Amino acid sequence: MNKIILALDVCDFKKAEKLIRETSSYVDVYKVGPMLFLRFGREVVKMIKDSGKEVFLDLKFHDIPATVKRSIESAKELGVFSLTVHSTGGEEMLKAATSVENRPRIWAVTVLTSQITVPQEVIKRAKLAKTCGIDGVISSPLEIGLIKKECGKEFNVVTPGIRLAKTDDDQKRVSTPEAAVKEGADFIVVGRPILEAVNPAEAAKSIYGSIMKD
Ligand SMILES: O=C(O)c1cc(=O)[nH]c(=O)n1[C@@H]1O[C@H](COP(=O)(O)O)[C@@H](O)[C@H]1O
Repeated sequence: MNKIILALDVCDFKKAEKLIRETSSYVDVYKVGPMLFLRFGREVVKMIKDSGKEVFLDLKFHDIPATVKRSIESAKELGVFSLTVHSTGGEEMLKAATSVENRPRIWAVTVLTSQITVPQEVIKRAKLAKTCGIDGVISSPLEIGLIKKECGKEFNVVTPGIRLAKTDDDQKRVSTPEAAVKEGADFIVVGRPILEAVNPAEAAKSIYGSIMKD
């Protein structure tokens, strides 16, 4: 499976459809977050799956264990490939999440890439997630190597905060696609570098080319 996850951070169904058409040669997994899901829910998940692609449902669950467990059961019914929880929900919540049988892949957010932190905090949360049976973490490109070293190769590291050049926006811990993949990222989550490009298809193609070099 291709390592690029395109974040469909748009509020328009037709725009999402167009982005998938334009980037489908370079992207296998599309991320649906609250802005799209709250408007189009099942309809958008079905559209992506009907295009032969996988859905990463990024609703970042963070609640009491029973509620998170039932939310994941609902996500499973949708047939999504992966979903997110917050690692700060704690051990009991993470274990409730992973207790769902035949569930989608669960990735735990360590520390948001818009926040500044120390690597030790990220590792602490990644290790807790792993102990609870979580499949991997969402982490900045700066901690990939350390997480792989501490949690093992099989533990997924999914990396947003991908930038092609220095930008002045909300992302604080960033890196290029090449560097993130070289460090060992299983997936890179890319939004604005593709969504806001003059030609999204060209941007996706260029990122794809840059990470397929090695
Ligand atoms: O869970 C995420 O996907 C996520 C976690 C995180 O720490 N940082 C982060 O940026 N993301 C998501 O990754 C995407 C990054 O988008 P861009 O900054 O536009 O490339 C957005 O959809 C964010 O919601």
